[in-house]
Order: sequence, then structure tokens, then C-alpha cells
Amino acid sequence: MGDSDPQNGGGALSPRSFAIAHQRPKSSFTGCSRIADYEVLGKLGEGTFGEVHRARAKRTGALVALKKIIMHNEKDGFPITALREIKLLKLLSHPNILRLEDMAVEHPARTNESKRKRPIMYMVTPYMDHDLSGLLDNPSVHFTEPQIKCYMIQLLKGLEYLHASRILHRDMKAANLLINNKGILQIADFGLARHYEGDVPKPGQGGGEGKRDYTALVVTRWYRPPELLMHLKRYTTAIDMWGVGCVFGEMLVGKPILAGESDTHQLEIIFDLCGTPTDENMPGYRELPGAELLKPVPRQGNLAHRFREYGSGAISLLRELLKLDWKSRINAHDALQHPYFRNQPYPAKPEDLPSFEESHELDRRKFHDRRAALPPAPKGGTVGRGSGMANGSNSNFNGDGYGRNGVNGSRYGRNNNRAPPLPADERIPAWQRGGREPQGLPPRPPPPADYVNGRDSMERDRGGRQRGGGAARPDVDTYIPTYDRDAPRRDDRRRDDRRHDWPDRRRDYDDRARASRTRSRSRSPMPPRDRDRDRDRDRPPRDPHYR
Ligand SMILES: Nc1ncnc2c1ncn2[C@@H]1O[C@H](COP(=O)(O)OP(=O)(O)OP(=O)(O)O)[C@@H](O)[C@H]1O
Repeated sequence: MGDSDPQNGGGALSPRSFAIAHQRPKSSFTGCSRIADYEVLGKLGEGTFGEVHRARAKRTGALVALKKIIMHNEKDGFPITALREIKLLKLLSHPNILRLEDMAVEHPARTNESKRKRPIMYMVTPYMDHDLSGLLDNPSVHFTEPQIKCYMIQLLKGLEYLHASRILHRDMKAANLLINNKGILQIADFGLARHYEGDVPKPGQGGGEGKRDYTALVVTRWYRPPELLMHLKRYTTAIDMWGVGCVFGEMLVGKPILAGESDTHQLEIIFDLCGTPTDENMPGYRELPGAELLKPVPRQGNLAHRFREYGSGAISLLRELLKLDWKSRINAHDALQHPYFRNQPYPAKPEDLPSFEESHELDRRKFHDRRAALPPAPKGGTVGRGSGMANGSNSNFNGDGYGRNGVNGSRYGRNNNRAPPLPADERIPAWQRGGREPQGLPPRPPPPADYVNGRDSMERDRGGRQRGGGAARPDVDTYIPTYDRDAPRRDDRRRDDRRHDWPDRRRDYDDRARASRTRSRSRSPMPPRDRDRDRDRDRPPRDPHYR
């Protein structure tokens, strides 16, 4: 492979040259299928673009997911975010990246009364049994350390490939990592992804230097790195690596580790965990717009204490991934070489992992109900409530965003029997608990359009994010996870303030929140034989990472 090989981190290619160099053979695209080529089996969920359905390809019998592309405003035509996702997915081919197999078109029937309806487009991807977020919420799932290592290796390989292809994912989170019952993990949801300009990450050099500005309004808040929370625009692949750190921590403790309730709170709990920024641990932070009025009480960070249960290898990797300094934050290539993966217990092989009951992000309600019915776990664990502010935290907020300090949850998943019983409140997920109002950080400056020179504009309107790169309400988080359609959104508590200050924007937000609350899902069970059908196709090649 020559310079153009992204895996080699080769020479600079323009996005166009890259696309040309990576075109899949024409024969692999046979035009759009018709929706009638698929037997729709039931609704899986609903995302920003539209519903996701489970279906079976009539020709091959394979199970697939059909993601309907919703035209929020027909006059705007095909959504740019969907176009971007399709364009990028067509270029990508890696065992740990969700594959776009087909596009299907549906021509709605024309009735006498209705006007002619536009065709509906569906993205067709292989069906995956779980997303990581749903899986972690399933009370019958217990992650072992070899299993976590196995998922981490796959995640890092997928990201190494993406970054070597000069693509930023920009929405790294557990809900966007799909897992099947063959132990394969795939990175999904490229609706926020984009090409970036600049060098690919080099061994030993972290994410390197950013070459140009992009919108800072990306990444779901709980997974958003400190530099974005402080409005760095010239960011790099390091933003995705922070998300990997959050996902890694989430797999260890069994729930999100940094569940901030606002951007301000998010920074506070990051500082609790990683220490407050200094010129040494976060060079350049003083120049960031969001740092202007930042005056956190200095603290060291309690990462080692909070994750002490998981051993020095896990702590060391977590430290590298959750580095405040985005320039030296470990890159995917180097993370794969980390001793954590070479020391015992060794990573499991995907095919050796157990299979689980289907679990997706929208199954949370089912699992929450089930968990509430569980008796308390037996006593005798070594984890539980931390000792207040004993870990160097002077923040007004608790260390983990769940109203607790120190290590919490069970070792390797939340259902390990060694964990002591959780107080009643702690059985409730963070997004359903009350929380304190965040302390004031400096107002967010109006963000720029994502692409300069009018080449692109951030039109994605998910989760309250602004459209078109105009001025955003300064202190309101614009992108929060929508995990439970009926659970009160955490930001609803401040609705009155917002309506008062920013009436138009508030109306926008309400509409989107309402839309997200009406999401629904139902599913029919998948016969086991269907899971076996694609087994060989998804099996990863022999790999030195697995022993
Ligand atoms: N290939 C797939 N197999 C199984 N389930 C899938 C698949 N693709 C998506 N889903 C389910 O559908 C949900 C929504 O999909 P996706 O995240 O791609 O849409 P989105 O519009 O980007 O959503 P969001 O706005 O929540 O990020 C996911 O949480 C996942 O559980």
C-alpha cells in the first residue's frame, strides 16, 4: 500500500482524492433496493433521523436494521447529516465499523386526497443484537475483564482505522457501539462524523495538532472532552479518544462515569476525576474561550482512587485516555499497544464471549423495571460509597455525577455479587435523579458554522443542538443524551429560566424534546438460527491481540 493507505497514515490526501482512492468496486453497489425486498419485523427504536426497524432480506434471509431517513422539512430535501453519514459509510470498510449494505426506497401509495408523497429512503445495515449502553443496563449481563479488553481492542481498532482515514466520529458513546452475539463490536452512527484536515495520528504523538476549526457543538455531553466544553475549535482525533476513556470506565463500573447535568457540571466532575487544569497538565487551556472565567478550586483528581478496584493496568490506560491535555492524549494506535492488553487476564476472543438477550438503548425501561424488582446484592464487596471529599475533590458536586464519590458500582459491571447493596436512590439512573443546579461557568461564546467558507453548515438538530452555526444560548447544554423517552429531561428543570431569556431557542428545544419523548419501540424475538447465519462473515481475522 502506498501513501494513500490510511492504515499507513500516509501522505495528505484531499477528501475528494481519499474518496476516489477508496471507492468500493462499482459491482458492490447494485442500485437501491425496494423496501418490498425486505420483510419488516418490528420497530427497534427511533433516532434523530428516523425509526430503526429490524427486517429480513427476502433474497438472502439475513437480518438487517433499516434506518428510515426522516425528512424533517420536506422543502429542505434530503438531510445533509444523512447524506454525510451515507457518504462516509460507503467509503469505510472495517470489521469494527458498521457496514452500510444497501439503501432501500419506499414509494408511498398515492391516494386521491393526499398530494404526491416523496419516496422514503432507508439505510440498510447488518442487524446487531445490542448496543453497549443497552447491554450494560441489562441486569443479567456481567462483563468480565477479558471481555472488556476484547471490546476495547475492537473499539480501538475501529477508531484507529477511522482516524487513519482522517475521519472524526464526533459522537463516541456507549449507545453508538453496537455488539452482536458473536462478540463483534462495531462503531455506528456517523451522523456527526466528518473528514478532518491534518496529519493522521502518529505513534507516540497523541492526536497531534489541529489544522483548522470545526464546530465545538459535537459529542454527547457525558462523553464530551474538556477542550470541547471549553470551546476549542481546532480539535483533533483526541476528542474521540476521550469518549473511548468514558466508555472504558463505563464498562468497568457498569454505568456512565461522567454524567454531568449541564456543561458546567460536566467540567466540574471532569476536574474531580482528572484534576483541575494547569499549564502543565493542559497546556494552552488558558487561551480557550471557555477558560476565561474558569476558577475551579485546585484539586488533584481522584481517578486512581475511584478505579482502584480495577488494577493498575486499567488505571494507567484510563489516565492516558482521560488526559486533560488533548495534544498528548493517547491515540488509538498507541492505546492498542498498552500493557493492559498484554497482561493477564488476557483479552477474550470475540467468538468465546457469551451471548446475551437482545438489548438496545431503548430497552432501558425494561431493564430498569427488572432491576427495581431485584433483591439487594449481597454484602461483602469492596466498593460503594466513597468517603465524601476525601479524594481531593473540593467541588460542590459529587465525584461521579451520580451523587457519590469514590469508586462505585460493582467491579466489572454493575451486577457483580461483590458489590454491597445500593441505597434506593442509587438504583435510579442518573438521568432520572434529582441533582443540584450547576455552578456558573463563563457564558459560551456564539459558535461558528462547522465548515468555513460556506462549504458546509451544521444542520443537525438532534437533542437540542443548534442549527446552522448561529449563536447558541451561552450556558445551556445543547446536546444531551435522550435515553428514556418518558423520563424527565434533566434540563427541563430550568425551562422557565430559558424561556424567559431565550424564547425562540426554547421553543425549538421544546419541540425536539417532545419529539424525543414520543419515541417508541417494540420487537419480536429473533430465532437463534438467524444469529448463526452470518457468523463466519463477521468473524475477525486472526489477531495477535487475542491469545
Ligand atoms: N444495525 C443496527 N442493529 C440493531 N440496532 C440498531 C442498528 N442501528 C441502530 N440500531 C438501534 O437504533 C437506535 C438508533 O440508531 P442510531 O443511533 O443510528 O440513530 P440516530 O438517529 O443517530 O440516533 P441518536 O440520535 O439517538 O444518536 C440505536 O440506539 C440502536 O439501538
